[in-house]
This record gives sequence, C-alpha cells and structure tokens, in this order.
Amino acid sequence: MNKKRIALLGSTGSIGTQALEVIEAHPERFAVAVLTAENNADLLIEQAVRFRPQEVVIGNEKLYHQVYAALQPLGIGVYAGAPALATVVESEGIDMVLTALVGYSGLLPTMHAIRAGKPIALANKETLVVAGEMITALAREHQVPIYPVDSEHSAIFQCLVGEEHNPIEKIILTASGGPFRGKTREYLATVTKAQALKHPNWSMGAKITIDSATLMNKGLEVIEAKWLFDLRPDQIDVVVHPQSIIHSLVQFEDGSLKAQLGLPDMRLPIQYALGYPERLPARFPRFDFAKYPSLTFEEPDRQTFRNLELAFEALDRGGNVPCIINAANEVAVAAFLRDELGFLEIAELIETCAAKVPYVPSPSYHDYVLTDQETRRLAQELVREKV
Ligand SMILES: NC(=O)C1=CN([C@@H]2O[C@H](COP(=O)(O)OP(=O)(O)OC[C@H]3O[C@@H](n4cnc5c(N)ncnc54)[C@H](OP(=O)(O)O)[C@@H]3O)[C@@H](O)[C@H]2O)C=CC1
Ligand SMILES: CC(=O)[C@@H](O)[C@H](O)COP(=O)(O)O
Ligand SMILES: [Mn+2]
Repeated sequence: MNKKRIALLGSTGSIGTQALEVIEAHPERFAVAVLTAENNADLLIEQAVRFRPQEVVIGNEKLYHQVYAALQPLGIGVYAGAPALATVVESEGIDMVLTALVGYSGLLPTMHAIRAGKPIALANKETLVVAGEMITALAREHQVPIYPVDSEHSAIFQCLVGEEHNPIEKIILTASGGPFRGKTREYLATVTKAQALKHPNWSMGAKITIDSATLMNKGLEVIEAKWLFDLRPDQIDVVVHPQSIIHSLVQFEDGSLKAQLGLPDMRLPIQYALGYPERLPARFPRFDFAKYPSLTFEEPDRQTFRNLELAFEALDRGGNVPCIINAANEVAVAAFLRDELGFLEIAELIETCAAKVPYVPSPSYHDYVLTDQETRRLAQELVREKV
C-alpha cells in the first residue's frame, strides 16, 4: 500500500507533535512530506532530521539561515515566511494537509491546499470561524474533503458514519467548563494567566487553553460545527460535561442520541482524520468505567462566560462578524497572556469590536483580510487604552 504523504502545518505545536507520534507509530501507512513552524527552529530541525520531509517552512524569516544550514545538507528544501507557508502545500508529493497552525494564520494555506485538491485534516478551527462559508464552498467546488481533528467535531463525524441518509435533528457539543467552571464574575475579575492555563483535562497550546477558560473555545466550535455539518444555529447545543469523556453527541429525527466516548487524548481524533475511513490499531490508554463512576452534565453559564453568547450572536449575524470576534479574541488573549488585560476584559474587548467594526453581509476573501486587519487595529488600540 502506498504511504499517505502528510504536510503537517504547525508541527512544533501541541497537535503537531502528537500528529508526529501517530505518524511514527504507523510507518507503513504515513510519511511526512512537509513540516512547518513559526519560531521554534530548534524543534523543527530536530523533527526534520528524524522524519526527513521534502520541504520545511520556518515562518519567522530571521531564523531561515539557521534552518537552512542544518537541513540543506540533508537535501531538504528550506523556505521561510508566510507566502512560502501558503504555497508549500501545493506540491505534488503531498496527499493530505493537516492544518495545526494556531489562529487566522491557518486561513490562507488552507485555501491554497483546497485549490490544489489536497484533502484537509482540520485542527485549525479558526479557519472555519473566520471564513466558513467561503472555505466550505471552495472545498465543494474542488471536491476536497475536510476531516475534522477537533475532538468534538471528530466525535460528531464518527457518529455520522453510516447515517448519510438520516437528517440530523441537532448536535450537542460537550464543554469541560474549563478551570473556572462554577465561578462568579467577582472571582473571575482577579484570576491570573497561571490559573487560566491549567485546563482540567487537556494539555494544549496556550491560546486554545485560554479560549477554553473563557468558553470562547466552545463558541468557536459552535461556528466550526455549523460549517462542517451544514447546520442551522438552533440545531447546535452546548452542554457542560466536566469529565471530557463524552466528546459530543448527535440527535437524529427519531430522538436517538449517538455519542463518541474515550479518554481525553487528541492522538485518537488526529489518527482518525489521517486514516479515515479506517480505524488503525493504537495502544492509546483505554477508558475504564470503574474509574469514572459518574459522568455529569450541566447548563453552560452564558452570562458569566459571555464569550459563548457572543459567538452565538456572531453566528446569527453572519457575514464578517465571526471574523471580527476571532481577530478581537486573538488580540485579547495575547494581551491577557502578556498580563495587559484582565480575564473579564477579554469578552468586553470582543463585544466592543463586534459593535464597532463595519458589518459586511457577504464577504469576499479581500473583505476578510480587511476585517481582520481593521479589528486587530481597533483591538490593539483598546488594549493600549487599558494599560
Ligand atoms: N492542542 C489541542 O489539543 C487542540 C488544538 N486545536 C486547534 O489546533 C490548532 C493548533 O493548536 P495547538 O497545537 O494547541 O497550538 P500550539 O500553539 O501548540 O501550536 C501552534 C503551531 O503553529 C505554529 N504557529 C504559531 N503561530 C503561527 C503563525 N502566525 N504562522 C504560522 N505558524 C504559526 C507554531 O509554531 P512555533 O512552535 O514555532 O511557535 C506551532 O507549530 C488551533 O487552531 C487549536 O484551536 C483543536 C483541538 C484540540
Ligand atoms: C481537545 C479539544 O478538542 C479542545 O477543543 C477541548 O475540547 C477543549 O476543552 P473545552 O471543552 O474546555 O473547551
Ligand atoms: Mn475541541
């Protein structure tokens, strides 16, 4: 059997490194065609020496010479900068592109990959949040499948296998509730980044970990689900499930619910997306019911964790509003991580941006670029006013 050659965008991150574990465990099935990083040149070099891709891209151009000096003698093509990241996915020697970049940076490479006809394994949810309508239309036009990697969306995707002719009544996305589940606004006003970075169940990159703490991660996932599964907003529910064992559920028109369960381990959804439609053998730790005597559920507190409400509102308004809240959130989270913004101010900043940045009902790619730029400018101004 031919090996599937994977372009792994964001190989030095949480998803990227776990994807390499999956690939390494199945050398007969997968090979690495491309690796990319933004700043972590040392790890990129180490990965490239081990996995021998055809090409690597280092986003930060200042690090080009370091990476070139290490990898060019091995016959590996070395490129730098965002334009190279966007075009490297077009190469003939690529069978699938795994987008594990963080934030808006995932959008352009994904567009190039789809236009080049490459199947997408999508971890970078922000791509669908920013431009879900455009990306899904492009994927349909080029007949390119998008396989979800995000654990909730992988769960739903797995529940839908064999149900192609059965309409979905609704989906239920599970949320851990994050480290501040049950806390009041008074408490949240004083929390630190160290507290917010302690996710109860998952070890992930800093940006998504803060998003989980504010519930923006669930808001982004609501929008991601809308585009992946072609749903109306009223077909998407969120339930807090603090144990993160049920990864999400689908309810069909007969009332039956299907769920996918397992220990919180991203290697499973990554492997499922890379290997679809096969379930490849894996030695990931198995779930033991005896160790989880109670799986519990509660309503999300959308007033205290306002970001979830803002994401539903963005989905209802449509157009460029999800792009606005994404850009504002990226700026706000980065400022929170620099101790320049309080936890509750993240949602305040997003709400202000959503009210002030001009609305575009049917955005083109150019409109998304302008919206992202304009929102970042306004959001940075708002951060400066706070400091
Ligand atoms: N981690 C998880 O368990 C999950 C993550 N996701 C989603 O997957 C995506 C990746 O998350 P995660 O792995 O946690 O993130 P990380 O921060 O751990 O990794 C991000 C990766 O992208 C690279 N990168 C960062 N900024 C840029 C940029 N501007 N341009 C190009 N590359 C960049 C980083 O390079 P460098 O290391 O050099 O900085 C790194 O390789 C996110 O969209 C997240 O929401 C979804 C579900 C679960
Ligand atoms: C692993 C994964 O998919 C994350 O998106 C995770 O779901 C975050 O947990 P929260 O439910 O706390 O947002
Ligand atoms: Mn998720």
